[in-house]
Amino acid sequence: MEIESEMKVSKFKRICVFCGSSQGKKTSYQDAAIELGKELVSRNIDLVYGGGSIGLMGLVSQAVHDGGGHVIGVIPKTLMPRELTGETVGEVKAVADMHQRKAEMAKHSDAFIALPGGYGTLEELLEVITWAQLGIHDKPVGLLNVDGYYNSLLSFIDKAVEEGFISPSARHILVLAPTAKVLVQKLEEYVPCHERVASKVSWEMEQQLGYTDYDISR
Ligand SMILES: C/C(=C\CNc1ncnc2c1ncn2[C@@H]1O[C@H](COP(=O)(O)O)[C@@H](O)[C@H]1O)CO
Repeated sequence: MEIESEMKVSKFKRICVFCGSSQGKKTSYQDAAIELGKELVSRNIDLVYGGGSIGLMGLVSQAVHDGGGHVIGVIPKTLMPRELTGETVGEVKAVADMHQRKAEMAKHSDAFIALPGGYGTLEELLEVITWAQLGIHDKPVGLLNVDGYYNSLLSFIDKAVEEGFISPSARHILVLAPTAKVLVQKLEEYVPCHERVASKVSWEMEQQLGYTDYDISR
């Protein structure tokens, strides 16, 4: 009989978590953040997040740190004072601004997960979905729909598909689950199947070349 070892093997080295800088009103949101942190530790996956110790961000990072996992907080210099976002456990990467923070978080991660959150979380989540749709990356994007928190967002996305603003294949960029265990397993098995506007190679080329002023009158 084969004995399952404690540490599961993952294809991900690092996962980026987007989540509330507040804790939310239900304890289920807080429990989900801690459970996700433990799940990452059990699979030996490092956490990349926005830094600090406030809200669900603090809970998930503390859970990874307490479990012996590696935490990388990517934090803009403006948000670094402890009074603003609290202490970051683990490694801190200081960046110039919010734009650079998102680019760094994306670059250093193999997948993304959104827990419940507000504007910041939504913006980060929608951006990585948009980048996947364009073909900038092909990393899996997961949504932890704790207690149906994101049901109305998901209904809106369905409406956008129905009305012809999101293609049915792009609807499947977002991987959904109600618990961390199920979600991480689904992300491990995820195979991108949506059409991409341009290849990843073209985007990497664009980045290497930097911004160019094109004369559109020619
Ligand atoms: C808005 C408030 C404090 C802002 N402090 C933040 N500290 C660290 N990271 C932040 C902060 N605000 C936004 N972020 C990023 O967006 C996500 C959380 O935003 P949300 O609006 O709370 O969902 C998170 O993933 C961070 O990367 C005062 O409460």
